[in-house]
Amino acid sequence: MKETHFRKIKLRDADIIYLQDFLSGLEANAYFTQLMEELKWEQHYIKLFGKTHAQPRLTALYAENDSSYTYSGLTLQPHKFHPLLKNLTEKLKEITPSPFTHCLANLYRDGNDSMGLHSDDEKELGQNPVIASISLGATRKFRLKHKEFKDQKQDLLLEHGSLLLMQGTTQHYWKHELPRTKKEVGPRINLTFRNIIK
Ligand SMILES: O=C(O)CCC(=O)C(=O)O
Ligand SMILES: [Fe+2]
Repeated sequence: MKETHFRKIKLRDADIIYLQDFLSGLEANAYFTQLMEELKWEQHYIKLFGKTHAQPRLTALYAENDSSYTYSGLTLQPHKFHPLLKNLTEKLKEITPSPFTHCLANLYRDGNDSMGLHSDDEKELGQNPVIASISLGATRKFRLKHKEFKDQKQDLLLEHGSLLLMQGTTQHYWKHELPRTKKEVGPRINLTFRNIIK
């Protein structure tokens, strides 16, 4: 049997598991190359205080149905699941019984690309959502901050081929972000699988 390295992240009010080797190195390389080429990467813009800003990353939304997904004031219309994303939902079944209808793909082109502090707590995700986040490419720092207890923080390095599972009350009590970095880093793809309840 394949040996998997599960790490339970010990944080109050959270249920977070990190699997360093969800994908083997070779599998992860293949997914990275193909997804980079084949996903329909789009630049989106957000309005902040009346000013329009390009999001500091590219995104693509995929789903098994045609429900749109709204997050940080932006409604995205999904493309039909790419076969490789479908494969990954099958592989996730070995880890969690949670169904996943949608995959939000993010491409961080370099260290200037980032994602601001937020929780994945949109109404259509329901209570205590399970979010399965797969990382490919450059290792980047992922930071968690408790909403109430400001001294409660945790940095995690998300590695090529890894899976981060956030479940239980995590989104209720914690925010997370992917900060920019001045380090020279290559591109990174992150895939967050979510279950959208209609
Ligand atoms: O890139 C990451 O690891 C985080 C992505 C994320 O938080 C999201 O898509 O909601
Ligand atoms: Fe998130």
